[in-house]
Amino acid sequence: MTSLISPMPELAERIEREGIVQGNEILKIDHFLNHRIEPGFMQRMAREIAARLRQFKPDMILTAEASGIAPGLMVALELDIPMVYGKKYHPDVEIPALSRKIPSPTKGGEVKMVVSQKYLTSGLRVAIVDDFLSNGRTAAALVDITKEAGCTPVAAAFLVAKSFKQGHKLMEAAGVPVVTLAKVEALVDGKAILSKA
Ligand SMILES: O=P(O)(O)OC[C@H]1O[C@H](OP(=O)(O)OP(=O)(O)O)[C@H](O)[C@@H]1O
Repeated sequence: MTSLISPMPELAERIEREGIVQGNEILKIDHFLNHRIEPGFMQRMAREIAARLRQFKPDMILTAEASGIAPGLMVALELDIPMVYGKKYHPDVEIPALSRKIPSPTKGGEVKMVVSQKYLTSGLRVAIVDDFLSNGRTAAALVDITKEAGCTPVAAAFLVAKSFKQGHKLMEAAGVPVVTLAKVEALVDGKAILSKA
């Protein structure tokens, strides 16, 4: 049986073959993950995520704009459940809703991520989906928002997870199982080193 973190061969091979590694921190695969998107490939990844999430019986997918929307929507379609995304505002905007301030890894600075209370009705089982797990601040904010709304974060799924960053630990501390299709253990000498198991 496929584990929650078994690599998806097609994704792992493309990361190894096509990923552009900058220093020890940055892996660029935006030509198929989150800038240019290949619908068929995104659908295959979403099917794999959905197959792993089904056992958690989620009622809703929660993601974050912008790059989480494509995978989040396609996973929600596979599971035939709604998707809600956290909207990002300038940190000073005052909004009467569930919100957390988070850093934006790709854009720099901070944003306020907001989810309307009316879409997170108490008691829902929520699966978080995003393109990348890095330091985990985005996913941790989504977990916090979910709990504050009286819902249960049942799992957090990522197409790609950088296991050398803090995100895994944050999810573990929050007691939320992690699902991923590619675990990047390190970025060394221009290459992405992927976990094989
Ligand atoms: O685990 P973390 O350290 O939080 O990093 C992961 C987040 O970083 C990116 O979002 P970002 O805000 O950079 O870009 P986006 O607005 O294009 O989604 C990505 O889409 C994840 O949401």
